[in-house]
Amino acid sequence: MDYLEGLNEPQREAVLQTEGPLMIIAGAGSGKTRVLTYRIAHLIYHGVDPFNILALTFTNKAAAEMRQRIEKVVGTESRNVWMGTFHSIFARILRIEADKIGYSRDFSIYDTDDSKSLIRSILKELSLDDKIYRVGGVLGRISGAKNRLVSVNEYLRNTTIQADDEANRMPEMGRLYKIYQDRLRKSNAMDFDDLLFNTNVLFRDHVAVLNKYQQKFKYVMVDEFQDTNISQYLITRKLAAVHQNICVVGDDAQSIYAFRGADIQNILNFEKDYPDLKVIKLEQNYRSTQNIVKAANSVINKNKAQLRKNVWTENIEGPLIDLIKASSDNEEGNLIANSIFEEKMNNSLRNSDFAILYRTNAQSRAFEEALRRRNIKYRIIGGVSFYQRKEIKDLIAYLRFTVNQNDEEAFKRIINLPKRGIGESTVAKIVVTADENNINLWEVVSKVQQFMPGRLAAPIDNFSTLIKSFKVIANQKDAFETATHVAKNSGLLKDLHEDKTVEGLARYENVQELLNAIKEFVDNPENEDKTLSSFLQSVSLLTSADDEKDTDTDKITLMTIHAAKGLEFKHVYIVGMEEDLFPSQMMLASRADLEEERRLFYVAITRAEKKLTLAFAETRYKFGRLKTCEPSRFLNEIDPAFIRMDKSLNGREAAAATLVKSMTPRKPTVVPANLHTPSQDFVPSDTSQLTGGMKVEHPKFGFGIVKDVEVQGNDKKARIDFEKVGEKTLLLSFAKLKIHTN
Ligand SMILES: Nc1ncnc2c1ncn2[C@@H]1O[C@H](COP(=O)(O)OP(=O)(O)OP(=O)(O)O)[C@@H](O)[C@H]1O
Ligand SMILES: [Mg+2]
Repeated sequence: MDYLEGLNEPQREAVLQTEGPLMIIAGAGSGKTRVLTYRIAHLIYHGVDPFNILALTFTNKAAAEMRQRIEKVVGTESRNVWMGTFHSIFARILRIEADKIGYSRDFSIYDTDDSKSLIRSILKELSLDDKIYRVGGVLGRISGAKNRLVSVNEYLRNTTIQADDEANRMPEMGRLYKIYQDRLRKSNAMDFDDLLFNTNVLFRDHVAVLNKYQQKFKYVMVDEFQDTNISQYLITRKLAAVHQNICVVGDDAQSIYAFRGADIQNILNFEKDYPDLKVIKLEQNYRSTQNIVKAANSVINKNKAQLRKNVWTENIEGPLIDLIKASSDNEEGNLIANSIFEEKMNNSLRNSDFAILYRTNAQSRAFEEALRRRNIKYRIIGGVSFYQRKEIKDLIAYLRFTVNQNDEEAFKRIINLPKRGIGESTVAKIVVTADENNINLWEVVSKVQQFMPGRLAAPIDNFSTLIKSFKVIANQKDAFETATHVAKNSGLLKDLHEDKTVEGLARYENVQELLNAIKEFVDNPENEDKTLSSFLQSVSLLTSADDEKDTDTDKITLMTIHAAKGLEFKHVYIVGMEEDLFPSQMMLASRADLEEERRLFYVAITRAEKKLTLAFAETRYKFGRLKTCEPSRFLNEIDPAFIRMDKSLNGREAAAATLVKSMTPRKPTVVPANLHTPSQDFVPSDTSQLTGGMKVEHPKFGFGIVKDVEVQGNDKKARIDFEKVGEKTLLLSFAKLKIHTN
């Protein structure tokens, strides 16, 4: 039992305490996740069938990592543990039991875009003012209701909710919720919240089903317990009710999802729900240096609402926390990129040892540009993720519709893609016809002649024939063969192939990349079910932290702090340390909000193992306007003993505030751009301010004049008239352009 040697005394106790309810509430980096991992390995090692173990993690990636570690101890049996996020585990159960709650097992999972698009359609059909009924607001209220397990009927009956809707000038909210739910059901689709809501319904109304899973899951474990919401909590409690072998681990100081309904109360309830509960504390941090641990403690101690813990470490003291002041957001990008470059060279580190953490996804741009200019590889987690790209969503919509022909959102996306001459009004008519006649969408589509004049019906008829042919393939072939067939025969690939612009090419490659991913899925021995339907389910449940579509692992990670939960990196840069950005302007309304924001800062600090650097900019572009920024109050909350002092100040006495104000911006170190490109004289410029009329140079296309620049999603595209090759449209995040001022 070698594995027990890598544990300290309380950790070992937690691993060996396999029977009965157990709660570990402990500080960051104290080995909570490690305990869960070893605990599962220990159970299997002692003969527990992996099929009887349920482990709920925060991301699929965390689950995959745990699985790998367990595999090292017990071998491939680890694959049989039911391990994954709440959403993925419950989607799996719902797929098996779908018929019990009136769904078919091929149900679609709507992402937020699908949900919003559906709400938009409904608002239009009901002629409701979308300035009052804002799509995001409506979805937020529906989501909030579901997370509190308030069904449509309960919602419609509840006078408090109605009064609240009135107060928000949205008296039709209840009706919207009802129609939204009806439409999802008719589409044989669930949104993310439904996965939890429906699991609760399933277990509530079908005792035999509940019983089956209660018997099955002899051991239940939950990581990041502080971020579970009430519906997740209730499901876990029900599942563990028979065997009572439930172990939860978490840290109240890292609770950062209250805005999404997570409830710290669950930790307190836990003690009430399980009178025999054993509580184990872990206080030794193994992740970070003393300076980082102490700095983190000094910050979190400012929170009034927290369970006091004494986190300490035997690790070395380590370097002090560095503070970088930049004059602008672009300079912030450059200074950080330079700092990473220096650290890398001086300490022979790898790219993967670094992470840049920010409060909002929009901040990534300056860092991307600076890193790209220096040829330092990076990957962005979240943001406009791979699976959110248009071409990927298009193909996925085709695949979804092939599997489930009642998926209204997939239908709307593909019915006129590539163009078949089917207008928006025709599409709306099909949806409304299905609704009014109370029949399924597919019934209208496949018998369209009955509902529409021949002229309108013909192209829809062709479409339904096409889908039927896809369905035949899907029933015979695996996910990869089906997807390849669909990509080719839908006309999507052809459309992209004909687009010879740089971004057209990138889109074509993205689709190829998706097909590669499906191939990988099919070839992976862990996936028993190789059908398209099974692949689609796995894809719809990727969380933002899972989004990693390439095999090259030696890259700097850029992500939001929320996505960084549970992870660790040797060097961490927390950027954008400015008032109104971090803490976020939206989180300044109440003490509770501010404390959540401070916990977020605590999470960020505690990701660092060896060195932490904080950065802020004095000016920043916001909504197209240059804004002056003030350093974040959080900077003043770190005990100054752990921050590197400017030489002009004398040690401890200098308050961090003075420190921040008196610092002179650092001179950027000169780092050769494009170290690996042969043409040393071509240095791409910062194109964030590119506008029409400017003269630019492209390494391949030569000189050109910018015609115009247009925002496209998170990116911008520029139309450029090149002297040699004529007009090209280039995405600025891809294009290497040098701006010529003369
Ligand atoms: N007893 C130990 N001996 C050596 N290393 C350990 C020990 N316990 C934990 N570690 C290491 O410390 C680091 C932090 O552990 P882990 O990620 O499990 O902490 P955590 O409590 O889950 O942190 P977080 O709160 O951030 O999720 C990991 O690299 C882990 O391998
Ligand atoms: Mg952890």
